[in-house]
Amino acid sequence: MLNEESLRGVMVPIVTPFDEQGYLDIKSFKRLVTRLRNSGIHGLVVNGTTGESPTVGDSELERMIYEARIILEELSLIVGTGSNNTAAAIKKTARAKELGADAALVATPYYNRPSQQGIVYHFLALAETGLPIILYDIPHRTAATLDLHTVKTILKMDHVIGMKDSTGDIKRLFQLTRTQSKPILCGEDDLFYASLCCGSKGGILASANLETQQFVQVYESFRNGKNQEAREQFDSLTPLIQFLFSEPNPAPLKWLLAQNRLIRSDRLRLPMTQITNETAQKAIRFK
Ligand SMILES: O=C(O)C1=N[C@H](C(=O)O)C[C@H](O)C1
Repeated sequence: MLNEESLRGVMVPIVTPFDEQGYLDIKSFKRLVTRLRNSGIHGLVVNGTTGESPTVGDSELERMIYEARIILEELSLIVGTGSNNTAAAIKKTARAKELGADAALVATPYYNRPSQQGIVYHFLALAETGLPIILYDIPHRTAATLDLHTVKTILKMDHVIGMKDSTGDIKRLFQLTRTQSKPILCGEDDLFYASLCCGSKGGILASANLETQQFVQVYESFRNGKNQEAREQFDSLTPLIQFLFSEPNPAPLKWLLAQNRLIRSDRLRLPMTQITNETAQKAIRFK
């Protein structure tokens, strides 16, 4: 299982491939997991935002955890188990643990807009699952804003091993890395290098589904004190990152993965839609 010392490096939130009819394409999933495992990543995230978690069914998720666990062997497996229903989050997290997950990535409860105290209780309640928890702060998707005090309160909980910061607020990230002993991970791809400079311990980065080794190199160069090299490696990735977030993630990512024959189809489940022809035209250079 993961802990606050081992939670670091480049972790990839894998896409959930669907076939043309919209069914889970487990063959593509297994192939992609194998490719990522062989690319030097430090961990894999199944059922993240990039994995289209809102439209993945329980049995589909169980199948993906089961298959990923086998392929990854000792490599860390993190599963997205967030919900705006605390009881459902507990159930999902406990099931992920049974199937061999090393930690759960739990987004703050969305839509019902709980109080700061309610959010604290939500994370406290997850202790009973026995699985290490990573707090996932992504306010532009959840519409749940975490006060700094709330973040610090949650990070103090024994079962919470760290945090993924997708606020895009580098000042806040810097404040957290300076005051908190638990790892803060970057969840905003275009800030990955900057976050390392500010003390993050790595990132959970959708873009690293592609050019995986290059993202790992940025992390390794930085860790080895080769800052200039890390910066240059990261700079060469920024046009790709910009393209991948030019429409809602993971639509551009699925399109490029399909174009590169890494998955069989760029199909998403509604309400997510495939990229427009105009966006596809801009992406020809990445093929
Ligand atoms: O799935 C994830 O984890 C990520 N999702 C973010 C998003 O889609 O908003 C982006 C980040 O790269 C990781």
